[in-house]
Amino acid sequence: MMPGTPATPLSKIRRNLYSTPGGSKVHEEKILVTVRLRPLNRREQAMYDLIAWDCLDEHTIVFKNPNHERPANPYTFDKVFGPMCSTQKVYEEGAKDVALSALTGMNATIFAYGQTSSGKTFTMRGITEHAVKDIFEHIKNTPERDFVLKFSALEIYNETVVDLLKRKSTSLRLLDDAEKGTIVDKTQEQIVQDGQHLRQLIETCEAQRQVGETALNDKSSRSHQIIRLTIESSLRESSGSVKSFGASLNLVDLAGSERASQTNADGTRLKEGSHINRSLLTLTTVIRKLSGVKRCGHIPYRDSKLTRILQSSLGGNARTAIICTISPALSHVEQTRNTLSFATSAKEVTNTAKINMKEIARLEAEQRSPGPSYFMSILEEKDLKIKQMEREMEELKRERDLAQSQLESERKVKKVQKESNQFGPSAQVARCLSFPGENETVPIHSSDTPQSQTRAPVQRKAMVRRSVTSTDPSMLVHEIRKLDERQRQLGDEANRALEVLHKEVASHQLGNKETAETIAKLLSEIKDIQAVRSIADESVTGDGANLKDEITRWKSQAKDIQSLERKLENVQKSIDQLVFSFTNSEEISECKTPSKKKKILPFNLSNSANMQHLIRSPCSTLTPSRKVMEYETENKVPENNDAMPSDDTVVGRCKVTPPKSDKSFKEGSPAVQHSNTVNVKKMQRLFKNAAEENIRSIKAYVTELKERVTKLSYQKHLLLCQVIALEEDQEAGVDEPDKIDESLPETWQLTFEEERKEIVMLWHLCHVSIIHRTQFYMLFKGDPTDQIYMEVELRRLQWLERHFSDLGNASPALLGDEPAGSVSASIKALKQEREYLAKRVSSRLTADEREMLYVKWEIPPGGKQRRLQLVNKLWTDPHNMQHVQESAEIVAKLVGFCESGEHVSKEMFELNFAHPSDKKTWMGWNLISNLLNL
Ligand SMILES: Nc1ncnc2c1ncn2[C@@H]1O[C@H](COP(=O)(O)OP(=O)(O)OP(=O)(O)O)[C@@H](O)[C@H]1O
Repeated sequence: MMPGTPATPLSKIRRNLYSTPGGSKVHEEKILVTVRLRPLNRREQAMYDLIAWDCLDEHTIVFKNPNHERPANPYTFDKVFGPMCSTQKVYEEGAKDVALSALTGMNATIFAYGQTSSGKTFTMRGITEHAVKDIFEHIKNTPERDFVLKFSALEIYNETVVDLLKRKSTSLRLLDDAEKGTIVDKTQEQIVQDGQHLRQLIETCEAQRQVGETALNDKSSRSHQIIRLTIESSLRESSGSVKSFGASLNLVDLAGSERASQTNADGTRLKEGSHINRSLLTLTTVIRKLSGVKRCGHIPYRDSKLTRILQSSLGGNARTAIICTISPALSHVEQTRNTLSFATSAKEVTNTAKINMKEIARLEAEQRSPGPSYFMSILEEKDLKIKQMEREMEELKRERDLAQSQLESERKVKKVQKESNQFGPSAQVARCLSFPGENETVPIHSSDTPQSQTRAPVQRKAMVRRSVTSTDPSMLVHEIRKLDERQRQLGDEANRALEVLHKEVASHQLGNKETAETIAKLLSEIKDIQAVRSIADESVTGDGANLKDEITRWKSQAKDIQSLERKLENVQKSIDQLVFSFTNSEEISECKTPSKKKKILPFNLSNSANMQHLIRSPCSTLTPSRKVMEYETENKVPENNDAMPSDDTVVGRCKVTPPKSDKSFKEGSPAVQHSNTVNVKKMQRLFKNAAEENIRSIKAYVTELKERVTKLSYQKHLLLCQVIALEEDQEAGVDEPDKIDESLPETWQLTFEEERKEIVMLWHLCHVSIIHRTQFYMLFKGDPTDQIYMEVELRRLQWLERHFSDLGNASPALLGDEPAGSVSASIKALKQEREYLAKRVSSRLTADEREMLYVKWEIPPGGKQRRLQLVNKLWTDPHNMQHVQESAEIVAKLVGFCESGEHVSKEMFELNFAHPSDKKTWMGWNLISNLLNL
């Protein structure tokens, strides 16, 4: 049994037919698709071919299964014409309506599509004849209009366009016109006098057309023929204002759609076949693409002459009817199936025809003598207006409801504020989001009275919860502003540091050519940072801005922050390069002496102090205080600063050090030369050491700036989470705090488990630091007071996941080896963190513990980098909570974190980042001369 194409119920084929002439200005409708089944021809009869198709009704055709197996699926179309059906009926029901649209100013196209000998030419001749008759009939019956009818005819043969009106036509070029689309250059057009004249012209063209004999058709049309009637009409002067239409009617008789092999083609026929098929293949592709559920992607109109010329008829400004002709013979069943499949696609294509008015005076003209279409259009306009007003009313209602719910939630917030007196939600928000030290009015646990301590967990939970869900918008605006200020400060500090670096290095002419280049690069980066900052400055709105404006502005600034981060990253790279160039110059000079020198600048990544800076996933929880200590050690200014010689003296000495003016040196006395060489070397080393000191200092400083920018950006993310929550709650009018209080603790444990699973999954998807995961996992075990931490963590992770997905337009987990932007930064940071932890395996675990773990985690004995292999396996299976638990235990051991919360307290998860002023800020560049200790 052969499979059939599933039928489309007729009810699903949306048709929008309308009587001719008239209709609305823009008309969206599907292509009218009909099928005509011809009788068996003599050849087929002679071969005792069987009839393979049955017309079930006026719309349905089905394959008659000769083996009487399972019935095949029927095909449904706008109309199916059986073998006994007259061409007149085919015209009336399958072409007339579309064809006569051209009289009302709409482009129209009638196609005949089918395999050779299926009856295309036979059908199109009849259609053309009837259409011509009707057109002239209409002209005769419409005396108030002037009609101009022009005739032209083209043939596409072997992908060459020729003019059928010219006896010896050369190939015509296709040109693109902005208004008309593709036009055929220099086509001859004849003004048609009357019906008789038109028939003559058609005959002339038919005679000109490429016809040949194929195995299936003695007079097979070997080309695509397009007869084009251009109809222009205008109202006569006596009727007042002028209304002018212009439209074309294309009558297209395509060449046979069969495969070349089926026509026993060789030589010329084969060449024709390939060209014919190119046009038909493109036509099929175009139709298939246009019929897709979503009409998107590239439609290859330009791939063939046929589709270029008929572009507007295929999904464009035209009404189109396709008559698919088929043979009933069983021997042609495959071709017939192909044709029906094409027809099935074609019926899904939608065109948007419009009346091509040359002068828009229609309304005035029709107002004087209004016809039915005038009233129709007035009604349509009214309908539109009513719909618009309904929409506006809906919008107003929505706004009113929103305002009411906002008012309601404001009232509730005020009520809660009164009740909890000292712990107002605004204060809580400030505490949640701000740097310690800024909100001294907010008491911290240690200062609570015993009474308040017993009350504290519940109150605190409710308040923190409220801070996330029911916040005064003006408070959030204030917080956003504060974060902006931090961003600006960071920008300023970065600039200051870099400018001084530039001046200092330039004035002392340190380093070689690469150094100079690096400095130049740094300078341009400074400019970039300034540019970023000035953009941010420009976008700051006035104090009166509302929350929505702030959010919009902040969202637009997200790029600035990223950009600032990138700049700082570049600056760090440049500094590394600078350090490298110093090291190189040092090595070169050292090479001259046989003694082996150790490398001086320990800035490589394996340096454990610097390693700390690299663990900087947004969720990194390395405590600022620890880092500050490291920076302090690194940036320590030499204690004997005060005892150093004054600038002038040293600079003076520096200036005299290069012995250019020293005559004895020039003369090259060996003794003097030796002593000077020693001095120069010593001086060089001192310079270098001093420069290193400063570069080390600025490097650490830039690293810190980067961290601060990252945290700043993270704080903003959290703020956004709060804003989203606020908006959601306002929209829903949910009284969250009360609901939560009531629901606890019965449902909390369940919720906790669920949330924890989700958090673990999101950690995995967002490549969050495994130290952070461990600390969080170990600290929050389901205590009711953990609720807020869980929710904040969940919200921030959800935000991050969405953000990553937006960046890569895919889930971060799916980004694979080529992740984008911050996803890649997180993956990199995680990788570095695993390397860092691997190094701690030996020192933190005993040999026995290690061996046990290797066995348990299936690390092969004698394998390379077993420690790293082990760490790489940790936190990799978010679905397995046992795995999660065990991973957490190992990481906790490696970082020296135990459940009691050594180094870590729950409060740190509230994002209380240290205030910049608490941190070691860059104390300014130490003049190299100050650091010289001669
Ligand atoms: N519906 C029909 N009723 C009677 N005869 C028909 C019908 N359709 C086609 N024929 C006859 O079948 C023969 C082939 O028809 P026609 O030339 O129109 O086929 P075609 O599809 O144009 O083929 P080609 O692609 O090779 O040009 C002609 O002799 C024609 O008269």
